[in-house]
Amino acid sequence: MSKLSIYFCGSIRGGRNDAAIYHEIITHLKSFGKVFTEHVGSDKFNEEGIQIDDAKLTDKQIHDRDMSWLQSSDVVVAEVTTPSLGVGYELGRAIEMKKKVICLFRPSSGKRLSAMIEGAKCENLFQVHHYTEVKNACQLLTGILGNK
Ligand SMILES: O=c1[nH]c(=O)n([C@H]2C[C@H](O)[C@@H](COP(=O)(O)O)O2)cc1CO
Repeated sequence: MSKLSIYFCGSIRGGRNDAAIYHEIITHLKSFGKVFTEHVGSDKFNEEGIQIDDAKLTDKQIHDRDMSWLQSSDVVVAEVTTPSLGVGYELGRAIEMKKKVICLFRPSSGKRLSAMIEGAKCENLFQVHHYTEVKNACQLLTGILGNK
């Protein structure tokens, strides 16, 4: 199995309610290769609510770094339960770059996933999976990425 370059998307400024879930998914993803955006699962934030690893960067530097990581990635995994403009933007750009995208959504949150994500499903290239427990989401990722 070759090592993958993985771009993980999860809400930052959109709200950090699911940060522990991102962390668990990222930890699992690391068994398949490199995760560029490990900081998305970090619990290190400064007093202004800015993610510590990115606090010294301008918004332009964050955007340009992330777009270059996205371009270099083999696969994009997004936890989309907490709505985030940044994640929506990343997914749109990933589609444009013809990346394989796997979206994970928890209906038990009571939220309804945007039609622009649910409706973007396109066979293997843009997948949207509903899950309950994080361990099920991780099993699903193993099934998809394990034999890549
Ligand atoms: O500090 C940051 N660092 C960073 O890498 N991002 C990227 C990665 C996340 O998948 C996504 C989150 O977007 P948002 O902050 O709009 O929720 O944007 C976003 C921010 C803050 O917008």
